[in-house]
Amino acid sequence: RRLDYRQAGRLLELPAPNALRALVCRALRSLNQLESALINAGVLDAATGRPVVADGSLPASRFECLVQACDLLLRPATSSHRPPGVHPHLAERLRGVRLDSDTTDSSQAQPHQLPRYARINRLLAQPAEVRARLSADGFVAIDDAEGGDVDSLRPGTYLAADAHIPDLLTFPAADSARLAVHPLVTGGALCLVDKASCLPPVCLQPPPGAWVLDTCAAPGNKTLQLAAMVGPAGRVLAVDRDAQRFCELRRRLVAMGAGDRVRCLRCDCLQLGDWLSQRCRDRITHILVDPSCSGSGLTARSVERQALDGGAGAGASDAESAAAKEQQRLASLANFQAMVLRSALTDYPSARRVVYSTCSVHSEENEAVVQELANSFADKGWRLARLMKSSWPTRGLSAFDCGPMCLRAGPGTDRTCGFFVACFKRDTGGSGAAARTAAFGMRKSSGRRRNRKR
Ligand SMILES: C[S@@+](CC[C@H](N)C(=O)[O-])C[C@H]1O[C@@H](n2cnc3c(N)ncnc32)[C@H](O)[C@@H]1O
Repeated sequence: RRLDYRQAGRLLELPAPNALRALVCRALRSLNQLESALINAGVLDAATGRPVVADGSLPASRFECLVQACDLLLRPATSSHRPPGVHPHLAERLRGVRLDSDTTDSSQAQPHQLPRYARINRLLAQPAEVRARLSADGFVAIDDAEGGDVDSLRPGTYLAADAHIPDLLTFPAADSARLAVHPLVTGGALCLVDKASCLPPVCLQPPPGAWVLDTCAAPGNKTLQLAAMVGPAGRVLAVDRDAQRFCELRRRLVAMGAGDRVRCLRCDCLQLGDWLSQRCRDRITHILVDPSCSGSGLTARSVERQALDGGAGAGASDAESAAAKEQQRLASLANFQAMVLRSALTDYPSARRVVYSTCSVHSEENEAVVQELANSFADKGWRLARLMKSSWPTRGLSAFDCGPMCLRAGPGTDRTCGFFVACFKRDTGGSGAAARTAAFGMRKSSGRRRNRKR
């Protein structure tokens, strides 16, 4: 994702650097749609993300394909000619392709103008208290069950309901600084979040009283949401292996009122079998897998900023080696992500819902991982749940069978950071029933051993 403007300039034969920057920024904003269109048109390989042939009959790299496709598909409707520099065979394959104008044009809304979302933390406060306090401080609630018009929010107003996330309030970006120091936020009653990052717990749907495993939990945003959902009779086991992040997780859970319903465990989630008793594993019915990822859904903003600021001036070979390294990094992340998801689908006999999420926009970390596991686990009773069927417009890439079942989120239509969610479900025969009364029993219970370095 390193942008080399000189190389791109030569490729596209664009005279003005500003025009080029604008083009690259547009490509970044519409990355999901462009990638999907190129895969569907047989230009990019769905699994590797690279051009399907390397014989000169298509642009040589993924980057060139994306930028040229952007130039071709997102140019003003009035221009009928093929833009200079676009490969004729690419133009041929994309003939007649239309990008969904809803997801491209609306993405003209700049990422830095994403609304400021805040989730009510029911562990510390009830919605009525939060609203009363906001009102006392001069904020005006706009009640609109459909979610209201985010773009017309004025400073000092907020949407009091969200169509997808319970307890989510939406403020205009202009109020970010005021909210950051507001006592409701500093006191923990309101959590500043991105809307998309609240989706995984909502898709997991643990009922009150459920036992939930949060495999990659720190710093605990989703753990807190899950703790509120399972209520006082439920339990959340929050696992993370990073020492610093684990400390932050524990600190936040205490500060935010999670109390006894969350148990923290510092270890590798792939080794949980060493730490949890079988009775405890039998009791877990809902699992969240939110593993480390490239974070590309969050960094699109800074990449775009970099592009607007002028970018780096590396040579063509630097750009190619950076692209190769990035490809390797994605492959290694995808391997780890698939291992954690595989373990969640294998090791917990009573598990009936497993949600997988990333804040990545790359199909390698998203649909490709989910598709691989969906294929391997179909004969073990696991199938994909169709998430938010009619209410969430942006779906997974249609080049993958699993795409329509999954959610993607982004700054365009959804007004969120880049995010991906999938959910596996299965009907269990109730093998966990015998363990109804088990506690989160740890095999290796000494704190010293739990905190050892792995
Ligand atoms: C994307 S972050 C999780 C964010 C978190 N779910 C939240 O909502 O705040 C991924 C986390 O996975 C942890 N992690 C990575 N590999 C792990 C492993 N093998 N076992 C447990 N945790 C791991 C990282 O330390 C990191 O904190």
